[in-house]
Amino acid sequence: MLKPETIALMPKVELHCHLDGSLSLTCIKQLANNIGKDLNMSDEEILKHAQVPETTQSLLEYLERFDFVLPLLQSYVNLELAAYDVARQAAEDNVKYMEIRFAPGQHLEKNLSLEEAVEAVIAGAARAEEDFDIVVNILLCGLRQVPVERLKKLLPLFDEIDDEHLVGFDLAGDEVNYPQVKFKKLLEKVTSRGVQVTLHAGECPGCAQNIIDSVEMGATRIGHGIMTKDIPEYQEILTKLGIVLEMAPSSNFQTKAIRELSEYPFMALYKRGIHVTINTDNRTVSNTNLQKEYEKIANWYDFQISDFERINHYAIDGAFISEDEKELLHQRFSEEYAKIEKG
Ligand SMILES: O=c1[nH]cnc2c1ncn2[C@H]1C[C@H](O)[C@@H](CO)O1
Ligand SMILES: [Zn+2]
Repeated sequence: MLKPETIALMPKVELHCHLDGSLSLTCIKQLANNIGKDLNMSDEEILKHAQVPETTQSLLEYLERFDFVLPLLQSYVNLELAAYDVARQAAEDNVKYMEIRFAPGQHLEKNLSLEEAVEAVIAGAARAEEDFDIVVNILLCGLRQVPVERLKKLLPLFDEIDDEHLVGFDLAGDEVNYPQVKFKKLLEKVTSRGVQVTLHAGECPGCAQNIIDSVEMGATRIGHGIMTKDIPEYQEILTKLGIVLEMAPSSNFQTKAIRELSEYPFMALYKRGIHVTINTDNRTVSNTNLQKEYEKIANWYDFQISDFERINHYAIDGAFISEDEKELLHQRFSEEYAKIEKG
């Protein structure tokens, strides 16, 4: 069994991490302070509000936890700080490349425009790149439960914001009631702009169809994709196309996508050659970090250093960066994993 110290040494790529679900306790308190809000709670109480309880029964209950922090994320300064905070935590996990995602439409309750919200998050990511050994890019989420007409307003941002950190689009939120097909036209508009796409899909019972619909609509990566577990035809397609699955063990159990370890398809999909990756999804809501997620996988499956190296190369291949950037990361990871193997 791999030791936690060995896992800590491994360089990592994290493709699936939500800004609003991943704020540290210190950051939450700082954000409240900045807007003159007295949370009037002990640290334990804050965490109780921000984290999912064990009794959570569904994806929709899991998503309710975001209501607590969103009122704190309504200013440029706070969004900048939040992005910096998430990247800092990832750097502590030895993440060298990450993509942080958020839904700009959720941050307009005060005076921010969509554009300013995105610029703030980019600024925080850029500041973290200065301070830590990490590259941080940003994905914009459209929330499924929001009318498509409103989601369309996100599209011009990809032209208006001329910044290399803005690299892709995602659909998040209520997958139970809003199937992927509903967004076909929207996604055509996204992909026709040359924007890269990863979509949350197959995260709840009965949602498997969304996985294949996502691939047909141009997604090269799938958020979670758990429900492919019972469908060999889908697995074959994902393998053939090299689609990356962004899996998040803690979150996948908390949303009740999975109830027993024996149902969790990570290892079976890995053995089939599907490009699985390990992510936190939401560090705070899920009460985790990438170290803990790697430890779970190491313990459950006796995953070895070479296995972790392989899935990190999968993640690099799926990252929304240039071929040159991928090559540099591949080289760096190969070298660093070789050193760890040697001990
Ligand atoms: O695991 C998830 N599935 C679907 N939607 C999610 C998940 N985690 C976070 N979200 C939603 C809630 C957040 O407010 C939003 C943007 O980060 O994305
Ligand atoms: Zn997610």
